[in-house]
This record gives sequence, structure tokens and C-alpha cells, in this order.
Amino acid sequence: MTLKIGVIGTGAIGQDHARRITQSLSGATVVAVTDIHPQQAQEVVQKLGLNATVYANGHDLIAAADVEAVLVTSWGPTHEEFVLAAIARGKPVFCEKPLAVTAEGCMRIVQAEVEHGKRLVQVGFMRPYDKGYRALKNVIDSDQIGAPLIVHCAHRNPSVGDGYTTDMAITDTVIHEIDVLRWLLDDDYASVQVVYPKKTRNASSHLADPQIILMETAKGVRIDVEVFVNCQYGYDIQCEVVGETGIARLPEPSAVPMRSQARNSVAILTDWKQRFIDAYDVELQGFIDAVRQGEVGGPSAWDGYAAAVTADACVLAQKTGDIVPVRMAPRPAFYGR
Ligand SMILES: NC(=O)C1=CN([C@@H]2O[C@H](COP(=O)(O)OP(=O)(O)OC[C@H]3O[C@@H](n4cnc5c(N)ncnc54)[C@H](O)[C@@H]3O)[C@@H](O)[C@H]2O)C=CC1
Ligand SMILES: O=C1[C@H](O)[C@H](O)[C@@H](O)[C@H](O)[C@H]1O
Repeated sequence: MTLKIGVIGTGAIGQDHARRITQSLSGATVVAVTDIHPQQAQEVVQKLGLNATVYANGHDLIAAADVEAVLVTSWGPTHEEFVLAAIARGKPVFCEKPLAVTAEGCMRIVQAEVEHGKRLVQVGFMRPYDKGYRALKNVIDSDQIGAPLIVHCAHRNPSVGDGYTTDMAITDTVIHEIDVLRWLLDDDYASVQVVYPKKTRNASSHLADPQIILMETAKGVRIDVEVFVNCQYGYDIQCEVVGETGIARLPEPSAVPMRSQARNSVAILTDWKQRFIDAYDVELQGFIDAVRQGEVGGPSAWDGYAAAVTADACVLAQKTGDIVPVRMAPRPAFYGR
């Protein structure tokens, strides 16, 4: 049977996910949407030609009899309440990052899911589904460069709005590196530090930009993540792993090399929706297929908690300049080793 999905939050990624469910993926249909801007929700129904009901709020949507699974694509601070409400009703829920805006909030979700007794939560960390990251992990796991020693990353956005704050560079942006590097290295974090290079003139007065996040993993790998959200030139994600016997880099997204107007050039993407468009498709198709088989897989609530604990430590390190330890609660057996 086709999976009936309700979408909470019809903004940028909510619309993109509703579009892919409707036009690109198989096995599911959007039957319900809600947004605090109801007119916008109605417009999305019309634009995408959805046979969907617009609900007054997320809780009514979750409670609706014909909603079999929930997509949470609202603002981060609202995620915890909606994920907990879905768990309370035993409904599978795909929650965009962050799972919750604090580690404590993520732990409440972990505890609720463990108490429920069966996985219901997939978190929208899409990079482990990206072909480039999977190829990079294959190089590492097949011992082609020896044990990883150092990882250099860059997460660059062309620009951000005035509402973007220094801590969002961690909780909204570097949270992707925090998650994907745990998976890439099969490791967890021991400590973090944040340093501030010279500030760009292209950042709002309140925003520290760029920033460099320094992390040490439990296995001793040293990581530096440059986060530069007003780089002007494009949306540029870089990851280089330095191993004992070689170096491996995240492949660049494919683009046509051009020689024109006396220049030799390759275009750089400017939009995160395009950079990881295939990964979003794969992660969400995986959610649909799993739920239709009575399961839920992918990045778990524990992964959401681990990312949040590390992000909390990074935000503290932003404020203090100290090297901040990352202290995680014991991992429940429910989530595997
Ligand atoms: N995985 C990824 O690469 C990405 C993930 N995200 C995450 O997705 C979430 C949404 O981000 P965007 O779509 O960029 O933001 P957005 O601001 O474009 O959309 C969020 C929508 O949620 C609605 N909303 C807020 N509170 C609500 C509530 N209580 N009930 C119903 N709707 C509510 C807003 O009205 C807005 O339409 C964020 O948590 C963000 O971190 C965003 C972009 C990329
Ligand atoms: O989740 C996202 C996007 O996927 C981009 O990777 C980030 O740069 C952005 O800050 C965040 O909203």
C-alpha cells in the first residue's frame, strides 16, 4: 500500500521533500500538510497538485487517522515536540536536522523511542547517502590510505541572512560535518575547540565569520572544519582525509569543464538543495521503503543526540575559547554497539 505522509513545515526543505515524494520517489503520497503560515501551506498543495488536507497545527496532523508517517521540516526549536508526539502515537517520523536544539531534548526523544520499544525516528542527516561521501568511506574502510590521522573540512555558503547567528554556524551548519565524520571515521568525539580567523567584511556585524572548529576524536584523529557562510563564490563542501599511507578527498560534484572567453573553468554550485539532491532522494526513499516494511533505519535518534552533544560543546567552546570535552551518556543497547 502507498504510504500516507504528513508534512509539518512547508518552507524550503518541506516543499523540496514534498516535491520529491510526489514527483521523484515511489511508494508514498503526501496526504496532509501544516504550517504556521496556512496560506503558504495551501499554496504548496496547489503548486504541487497534492491531494492533501491542510491542518491547523502539527499535533492535529500527527493525530489524523490517514497520516501513517510524519515529516518534520519546521524550524529546529519545534522538532522535539513533534517527534515526541509522533512517537506517542507510534507513527514513524523523519525529522530534519537538528533532531532537537539541545542534547537534553534529543535524550528525551531517545528515551521515548527506547520506551516505545521499536525504532520510529530517522534524522535528516543526508550526507552518509551522498555518493561522494560513500566513495570516500569505501577508500578508508578498504584500507587504501591506512588509518585516518587528520581530516580537513570546509563548509562554505555564498551568504546568509541577518538572522543567522554565530551559534547557528554550529547548530545549523557544521552539524552536518559533526554527523558525517562520526559515520565516515566510525568514531566519536573527545573534545572540541573554536578559533576565529580575521572576520570577513561580508558578514553581519553580530556574526563571527569564518570560524574554525577543531575536534579530536576518541581514536585520536584531529579534525579542522572551516565554516565560512559568507564566502560569496558558492556552496562549497570539502573533506580531505589524511591517512598513514595516503590522502583521500571528497569528490567534487560533476560539472562540465569549459574553455571559453579565454578562460578554463568548472562551475561551482551555489545551492545546498542541488549539491545533495541525490542524497536527499536516497535518504527519503529509504525512509519510505523501510516504513512500508514495518521498520525504520538510517541516522537514528542516538545519532541526533551524539551530534547535539558535540554541537553543545562547540557552542560552549565558541563562548569560552577553551578546549571543551564532549561527554556522551552511555549508548543504549537498543541502538546497537
Ligand atoms: N538536511 C538539510 O540539508 C537541510 C535541513 N534543513 C532543516 O530543515 C528545517 C527547516 O529548514 P528550512 O526549510 O530551511 O526553513 P524554512 O524557514 O524555509 O521553513 C520552515 C517552515 O516551518 C514553518 N514552521 C515553523 N514553526 C512551525 C510550527 N510550529 N508548525 C508548523 N510549521 C512551522 C515555518 O513557517 C516555515 O514555513 C530546519 O530544521 C533546518 O535545519 C534545512 C535546510 C537543509
Ligand atoms: O542544513 C543546511 C544546509 O544543508 C546547508 O548544508 C547548510 O549550509 C545550511 O546552513 C543548513 O541549513
